[in-house]
Amino acid sequence: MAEATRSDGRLPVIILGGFLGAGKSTWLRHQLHEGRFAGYHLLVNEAAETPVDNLLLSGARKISVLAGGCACCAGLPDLLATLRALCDAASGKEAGRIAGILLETSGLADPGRIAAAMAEDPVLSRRLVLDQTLVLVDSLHGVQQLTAEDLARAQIEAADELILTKPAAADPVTLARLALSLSVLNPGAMLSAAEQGVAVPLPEPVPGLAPLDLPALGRSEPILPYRLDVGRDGGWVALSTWLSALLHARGDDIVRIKGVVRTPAGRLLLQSVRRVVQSPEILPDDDEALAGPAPEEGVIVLIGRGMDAERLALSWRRFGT
Ligand SMILES: Nc1nc2c(ncn2[C@@H]2O[C@H](COP(=O)(O)OP(=O)(O)OP(=O)(O)O)[C@@H](O)[C@H]2O)c(=O)[nH]1
Repeated sequence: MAEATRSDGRLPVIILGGFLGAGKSTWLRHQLHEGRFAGYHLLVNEAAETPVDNLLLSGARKISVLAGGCACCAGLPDLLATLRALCDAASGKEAGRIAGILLETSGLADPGRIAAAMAEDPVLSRRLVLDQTLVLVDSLHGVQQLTAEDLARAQIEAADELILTKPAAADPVTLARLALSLSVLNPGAMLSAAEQGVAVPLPEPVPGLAPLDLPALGRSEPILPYRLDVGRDGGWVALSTWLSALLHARGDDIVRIKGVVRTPAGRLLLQSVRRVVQSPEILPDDDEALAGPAPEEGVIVLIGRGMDAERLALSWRRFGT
């Protein structure tokens, strides 16, 4: 049986946000492994139509995937409808079995807009209470994101708690400056750090260090997901070489790549954040062992600015065949 909801009967909601590739699924996977959020219904939102993040969350008991639209804008109607359905379930057939709802947003979402939409919805505002907004900040890319992306700043401003991810590989002074800048941008938020989801100490403050001098930002081209069909019949070496070349040439525009491909070693979950290509994760061959919908093999999603899906496909076909 899940813990009881609030004394006023409202179901607590936790929003887990952060920029593309900040480490939301990785952090959440560790918390689930540690038994946190037991009884919570997980909602995993991805802007792309080909969901991947759920593959990391096999520790979840109940999970719904909202793919094909960011939950703060194009996917908002879908999110609100799902939240209403969960409220109905929590007071009906699932009564006493849902302790709360945890929404892992897409990396393109502003959690503040989601919170506002929930508060403005006449049904949800009576049945849900926003318990916490956790926002993860990538120690390796946070300075660049804060300097160039309005969205990264909005996410930080919306947080009750900020968690610096990937601190182990970050330069200590850059990390200390990032931490200082976060506390200037959102002085009310609790700040902590976690490596692969495990809490670690914050960087030591550096005497005399100034926070980042953040420029005013104008409107920039939107960041969008692009789907690329790379086929299911191997070609792994060609694909990894092509992706490396693509990141070399267009790494400033491509913020994130993820997808599931078949290789001689099994199916791999492939990921990159900016130009950093992560070591691929081998997925079990049994779809039943994975949370949420089965992955679409041979499809990768590139998330970035100013790309052309047809030109990407043409470039891959020329290279990979
Ligand atoms: N070294 C290190 N790598 C991490 C850490 N957290 C996440 N990563 C890596 O960063 C990449 C992105 O992690 P995810 O957890 O998928 O990030 P996300 O925020 O869910 O990504 P999106 O949903 O696409 O925005 C993966 O390759 C992770 O292995 C960390 O604390 N340390």
